[in-house]
Amino acid sequence: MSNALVTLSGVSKHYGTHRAVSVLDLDLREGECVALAGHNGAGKSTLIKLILGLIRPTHGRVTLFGHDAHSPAAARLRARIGYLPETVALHPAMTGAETLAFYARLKCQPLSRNAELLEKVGISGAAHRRVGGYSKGMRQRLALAQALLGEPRILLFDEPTTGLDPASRLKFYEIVHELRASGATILLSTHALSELAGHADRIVVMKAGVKIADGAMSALRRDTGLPIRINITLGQSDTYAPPSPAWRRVEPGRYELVCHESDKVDAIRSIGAIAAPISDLDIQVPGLDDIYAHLLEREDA
Ligand SMILES: Nc1ncnc2c1ncn2[C@@H]1O[C@H](COP(=O)(O)OP(=O)(O)OP(=O)(O)O)[C@@H](O)[C@H]1O
Repeated sequence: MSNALVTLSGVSKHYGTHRAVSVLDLDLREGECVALAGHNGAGKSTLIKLILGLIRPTHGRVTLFGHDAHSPAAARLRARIGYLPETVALHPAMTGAETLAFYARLKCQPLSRNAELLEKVGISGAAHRRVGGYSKGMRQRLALAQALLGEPRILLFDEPTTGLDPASRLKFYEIVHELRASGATILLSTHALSELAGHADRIVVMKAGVKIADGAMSALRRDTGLPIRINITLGQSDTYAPPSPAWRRVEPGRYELVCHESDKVDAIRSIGAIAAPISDLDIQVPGLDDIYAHLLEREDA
């Protein structure tokens, strides 16, 4: 039996003649963190709004916890979803604490855990200051706190780290880590792909409303066939011959082996058989940015 909390089956969303999302199938399974990547206008926010039930699909079906997204049952279960929108409009005259209390009342949640939430996102010191005086990063943190109200089982984050400084980004991914550990399901749309390594179980790539890739990072790396480069430095000078013909000399004493994901383990094992002393070793695997760029180029070809 599928443990999908969210399912999109053959979902399309058209605005007039424009296809914002085209015939998309997607499952979000319990406890997974899925990254949603795509250029501006690829359909990421539209997809999130479809899951939230804010807009209806032109074709296809969206289900939440097994219920049609527009059924009364899904409306009740929507309280179990936390949403951080791409652009957050917060009232400048309200303090952080008042803002969170406002959202807690809207979500029919007790106020008792608000102080803890403000602490968690790192703005408890500014809780009684007006939001109008907050920096962009502080407003984003407050918006994150409202998304976390009521311990949601599904979190939808639309470009959550935009405008955050590096320390705040780290803090955000710490929270993602905790949410994952507590079994929450996360969908996170982003342009900052390089940040996601180690955080996302799966990457979904969209282009012009169409899903063009969906898989674990290692599977996408295998699929793209992008090379892995292993560099070794032998001894202190160029006195050693290449370990085998597979290694290319890049500079005196430094050799490079290029292999594919499927040969990576064998290639690393072969390093153990090199008799000459190895003074340095460097393995460059394609990052998410490389994989993403390759997938988009492949679609264009
Ligand atoms: N309400 C709307 N009316 C008309 N067109 C819309 C509407 N909402 C979105 N679109 C169009 O649908 C397409 C997908 O938009 P969407 O906001 O989902 O993209 P996105 O991937 O989230 O982009 P970004 O990274 O810039 O936020 C865009 O071409 C956009 O102009």
